[in-house]
Amino acid sequence: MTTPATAPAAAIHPSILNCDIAHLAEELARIEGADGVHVDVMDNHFVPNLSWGLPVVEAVVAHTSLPVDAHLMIEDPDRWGPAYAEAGCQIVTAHSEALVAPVRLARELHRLGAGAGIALRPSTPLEAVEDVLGEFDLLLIMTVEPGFGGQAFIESMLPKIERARRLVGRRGLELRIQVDGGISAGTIERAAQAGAEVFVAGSAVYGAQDALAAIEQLRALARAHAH
Ligand SMILES: O=C(CO)[C@H](O)[C@H](O)COP(=O)(O)O
Ligand SMILES: [Co+2]
Repeated sequence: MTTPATAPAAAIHPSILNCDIAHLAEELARIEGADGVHVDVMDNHFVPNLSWGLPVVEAVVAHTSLPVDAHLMIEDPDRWGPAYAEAGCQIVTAHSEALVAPVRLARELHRLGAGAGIALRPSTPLEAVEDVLGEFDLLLIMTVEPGFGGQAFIESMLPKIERARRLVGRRGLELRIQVDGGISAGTIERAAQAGAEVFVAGSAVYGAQDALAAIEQLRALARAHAH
């Protein structure tokens, strides 16, 4: 995976959750120029919604030149996570609330050549993952309740992002902070200011007439407020 030293300070990863899935290849072509593609896998158990699984993720990998970032909102990510690395995802992120053996999964993902991410629901405190962060490449701080696109950014997550940024600095961790949910031109500056570096944006990109222009605008706003 891209190392923090070479990764852009403000990376935009459009989420394809609400794209036109019947025209997946064309929808992926619209975002060539982003820094990655965020693919939301939902199982209707960990979250009350069902999206897609491995076959669709394999199709995404096959039809984009961008790094694929898989966000697993599923039960038993310990079991299913490695298959997403084998499918060619650059980074596989599992929810801390569902993980049984986070360190083991992170090491397995690394062995398979992928980066490892760990995600927090809005109600899960940073302390829940503090001890294992050294094993991970990405910390995903959810800024909406996982399950659906198009929700409003939860402002009260900003102090959590700030604390995560301070923790990363204090411990000298090689860990990027990703935010996901409600990221738009109206919210990205505050998330960047708080210390996020990788921004997932679904509606703000796919809801725009010109997806690339939306990506560029988001990136410029994030860069202007980057740490
Ligand atoms: O993980 C997610 C939902 O659980 C999605 O990545 C997220 O909601 C993106 O959509 P939007 O930018 O519209 O909020
Ligand atoms: Co997501």
